[in-house]
Amino acid sequence: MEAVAEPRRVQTLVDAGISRLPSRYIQPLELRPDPRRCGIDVGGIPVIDLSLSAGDPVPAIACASRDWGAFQVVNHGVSSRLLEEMKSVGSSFFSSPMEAKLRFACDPRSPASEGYGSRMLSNDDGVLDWRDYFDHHTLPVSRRNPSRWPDFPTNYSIKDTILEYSDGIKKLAQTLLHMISQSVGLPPSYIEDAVGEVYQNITVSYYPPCPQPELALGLQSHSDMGAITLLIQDDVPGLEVLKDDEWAVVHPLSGAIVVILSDQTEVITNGQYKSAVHRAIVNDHRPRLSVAAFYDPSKTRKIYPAPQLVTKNSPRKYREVLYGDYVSSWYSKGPEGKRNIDALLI
Ligand SMILES: O=C(O)CCC(=O)C(=O)O
Ligand SMILES: [Fe+2]
Repeated sequence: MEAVAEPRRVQTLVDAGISRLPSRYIQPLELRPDPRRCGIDVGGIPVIDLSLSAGDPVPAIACASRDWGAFQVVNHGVSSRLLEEMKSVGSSFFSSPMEAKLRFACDPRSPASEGYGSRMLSNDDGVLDWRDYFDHHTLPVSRRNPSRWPDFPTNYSIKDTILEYSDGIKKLAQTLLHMISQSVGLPPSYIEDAVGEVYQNITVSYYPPCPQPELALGLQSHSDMGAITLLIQDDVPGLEVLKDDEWAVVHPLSGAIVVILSDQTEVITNGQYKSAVHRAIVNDHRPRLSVAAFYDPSKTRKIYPAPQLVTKNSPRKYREVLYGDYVSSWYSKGPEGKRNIDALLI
């Protein structure tokens, strides 16, 4: 076996048949998942029906955004066929031979580089996540280079699926941002306009079974840095959202899409809505797969609280930030909870 200190794919460790968790993956006591809570249903994030016959979803979105910063949507207009196909192409990549996957390795020295990787931070000497991923740069179209995306298996086209998914999920993200803007009394297109041209990344995360899941995290606690994240997961639980200092499981719900409010939406709404702190836990018997589509501003965009939401009773809470500076700071400090957005507090 290679030395464990080398950056490597988590799947390689599992394929080598390790029975104890290597030290680089052992979380400090206070960050480990609480074994007493395993299997206890503490209730989940709200589920909101977007079908016309269900009535106006905006009031429910307002409550969920204020209380949780996250919710699930059903009858959202993205076909179940496309959701299943997206998970299926993601899963077929991770079940391909390591040698084939490594042809698409990301650049380990640059943060958020496209391709197959394992580490969130490029120069991180902290505890590692029990996760491998494939990150696709999908929007704007000028960033798209499908030759960097896998071309196997050949029985269906991964590239066509990603392109269709990118388009469908972008439209849904915009619809949701309209509803979120309306729900705080802003014009529907306010957050979309404030974000400007959308930068979309689609990340497929794969969490192999872990020999000592009670000591590890699939993905450490963080809030997402952009405007909004839309996530789908397979039927293996693992995603958790922090609410009132308790971790709540986001129950897998067939056909649903998980909506996670991210840091720039918190800034634009002047803190009326908080970005959701979330993490992924792992288990020792089943791999888990999720697909996250991030809807982010361009690095040259300045983000600041909507002036309409700054009043005498609700003074301005955040400094203006150039999104590119926010991203650099996030990658240099690491995510750890919400310390990045807290640094913008006035
Ligand atoms: O796998 C999950 O459920 C969470 C993924 C996530 O939070 C992320 O990629 O930012
Ligand atoms: Fe996330």
